[in-house]
Amino acid sequence: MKLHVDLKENGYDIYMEKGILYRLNDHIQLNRKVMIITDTGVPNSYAQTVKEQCKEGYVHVVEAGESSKSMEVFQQLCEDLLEHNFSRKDCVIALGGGVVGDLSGFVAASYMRGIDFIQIPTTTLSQIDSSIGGKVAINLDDVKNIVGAFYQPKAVFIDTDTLLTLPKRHFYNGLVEALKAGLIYDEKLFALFEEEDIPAHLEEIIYRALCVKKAVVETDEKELGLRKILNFGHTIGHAIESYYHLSQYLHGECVAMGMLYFMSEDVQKRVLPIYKRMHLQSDVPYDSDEVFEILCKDKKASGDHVTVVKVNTIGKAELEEWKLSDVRHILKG
Ligand SMILES: NC(=O)c1ccc[n+]([C@@H]2O[C@H](COP(=O)([O-])OP(=O)(O)OC[C@H]3O[C@@H](n4cnc5c(N)ncnc54)[C@H](O)[C@@H]3O)[C@@H](O)[C@H]2O)c1
Ligand SMILES: O=C(O)C(=O)C[C@@H](O)[C@H](O)[C@H](O)COP(=O)(O)O
Ligand SMILES: [Zn+2]
Repeated sequence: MKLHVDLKENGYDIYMEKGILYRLNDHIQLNRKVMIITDTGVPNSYAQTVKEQCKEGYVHVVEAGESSKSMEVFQQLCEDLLEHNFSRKDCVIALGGGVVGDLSGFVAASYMRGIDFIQIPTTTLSQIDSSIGGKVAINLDDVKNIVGAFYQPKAVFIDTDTLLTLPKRHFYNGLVEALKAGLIYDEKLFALFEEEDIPAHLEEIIYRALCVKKAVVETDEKELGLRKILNFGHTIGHAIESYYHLSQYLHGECVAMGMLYFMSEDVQKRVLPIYKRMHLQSDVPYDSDEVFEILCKDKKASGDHVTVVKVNTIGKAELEEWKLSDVRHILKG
């Protein structure tokens, strides 16, 4: 299956096919220097499979986890490209989850002011969400994605067979972004989460979530308006993630908690049983003043206002301007 992300400039194809990891050469030119960036949790055999298809492939392995989305690791990667004399004709491949994707994309966007970048996502989260749309970033002082760029990949290769090795916690963590996509844009996608066996619908869930993201990004690539709906649950979600120093709860888990604050009671009644089946928590303890302080750095905040995303009807998101003091109010419960 192939989808095309149709952008004014920098459009690209998303290939979704079992085993495509072994057939990259059929679709892209690997007859050049290629830096394959992956992490310690991604099975090494995936990187070797990609390397074997490159004329001159290098593998750079970073530590697994959010801490690798840092200035320090960013610098190490740029230095590695420089040491190997990478030129503007060469390319970077992100092989892994959203951490590797966000980090590698920012490296590719910055090195020589931009070299080719290819996404090979291997987690549910990266196959559903982070590998497309071109948001690339690192964190600074526990503030999420605060230094980054919009930088679209040249192609995205989704091999759902790679998910067979993904731990269960990460599997459900990633599915939260698809549940989000259903809540904001696609009622039928949401309904798949109400089925008895969620994993049985995995391929359709990924496909439909990709279609939501594609449609939104095609309309508003740089998040001037509509794209803000993809941030549903993230204002409080990111703040909880940061409050726990980006190490205790995963991104999707925090987004799941964040979304609950911005949906109607009726919607919540349908969402909570789904969370239970996905082994997600609906809240965790935190100091609301500290979370509020972090939240004020949200990219959708300006002055004393913030744009929030609300879901009162499944499949339909609404953008509202709130005073930051109103967000403080709901955090206090
Ligand atoms: N750019 C975007 O649009 C966007 C969208 C959503 C989330 N994000 C970002 O993505 C990040 C989260 O991504 P994630 O959930 O993929 O986390 P992750 O990249 O940390 O990957 C999760 C874990 O799975 C391991 N792993 C990856 N592939 C595997 C495989 N096939 N088999 C076994 N283990 C595997 C990794 O080593 C890691 O330990 C966050 O930093 C979040 O902010 C970005
Ligand atoms: O692609 C988007 O746009 C999103 O908002 C997708 C989110 O799931 C993702 O977590 C994104 O990285 C958050 O963006 P940010 O601008 O709040 O850092
Ligand atoms: Zn997200």
